[in-house]
Amino acid sequence: ELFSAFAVGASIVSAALFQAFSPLMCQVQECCAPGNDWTKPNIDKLEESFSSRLHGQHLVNEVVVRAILSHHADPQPKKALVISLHGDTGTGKNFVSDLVAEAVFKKGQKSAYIHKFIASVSFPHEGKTDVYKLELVDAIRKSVAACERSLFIFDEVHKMEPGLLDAIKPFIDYHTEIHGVDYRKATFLFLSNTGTKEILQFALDWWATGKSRAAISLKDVERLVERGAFNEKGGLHMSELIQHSLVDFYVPFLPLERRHVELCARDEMTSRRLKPDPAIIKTVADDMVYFPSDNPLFATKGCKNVAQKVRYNLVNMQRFLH
Ligand SMILES: Nc1ncnc2c1ncn2[C@@H]1O[C@H](COP(=O)(O)OP(=O)(O)OP(=O)(O)O)[C@@H](O)[C@H]1O
Repeated sequence: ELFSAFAVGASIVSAALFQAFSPLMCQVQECCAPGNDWTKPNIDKLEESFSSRLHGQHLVNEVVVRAILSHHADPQPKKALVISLHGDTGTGKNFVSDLVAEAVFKKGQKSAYIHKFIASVSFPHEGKTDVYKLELVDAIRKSVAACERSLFIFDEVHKMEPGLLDAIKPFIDYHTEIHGVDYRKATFLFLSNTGTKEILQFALDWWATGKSRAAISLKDVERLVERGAFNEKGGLHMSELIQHSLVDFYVPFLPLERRHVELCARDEMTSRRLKPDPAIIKTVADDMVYFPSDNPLFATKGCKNVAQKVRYNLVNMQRFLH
């Protein structure tokens, strides 16, 4: 009895201490108290990183930056923000989720309030969907209870069992709260390759008209992507999230051209504090494969592997110089 009285007393004292010192703690350690700047978007950083580091994706730039800023600026959003990113490999979907994480959370990708689920790693076994659903619901509930501004990133959505994502529908619906937790300030990013066929065909047709890439508007492609996400096999296939219009934005990633690959190669050098070397940039761009074969416009792997190719060429050049 003495022990339990002591335990109760200790927990009251520690709660009081936490209350008293939490503003101080928040100065040195990540926390999510209102008014803190650990989970407040750095607007300049968000705008700057999207406009200078993300290449060839003007639609993404427009939609994602505005969506994040307006959701965070709203003290009482009506629902959680849900953005579905679609496109071919290496066009920047993961890169964009990294840029968001870095600009919204002071600790960037190391924030305790960011959770990334990669289908092939987090949900690898077919037939275990029911278990995964429970785990997913639990992880989201815990994170949002700790921080309303939690960010959830789902990569490889096309590899998820259809139905798995429906488990999170209540969290992104228009509910004020569920069992005392309000999910409406959270953000969900879905990354997938569905809709790629439609985006590629659209980009080729657009190119054939001779109009500039920058003139493509979201309206031109958004519906195509939404239809692809709903009809193709994968996590959003026939999903309730789409049927109930709970996805706020479908964002298409356009295929990258040679000039974008060159910019990625340039960035890789500047990020290493090196002066961009035109010869290396050309070698890397020459080394990529472009399609369609009769009119090689787009890089088959986007900017994927560009960093490795730049590194390889730098090492080779140093060897040659010594
Ligand atoms: N549009 C882009 N602008 C600048 N860099 C890019 C872009 N797309 C890709 N990159 C570079 O290529 C790397 C790989 O791209 P990323 O992982 O974002 O591709 P992805 O679209 O997520 O592909 P996957 O579908 O295979 O997962 C990024 O880390 C980034 O350095």
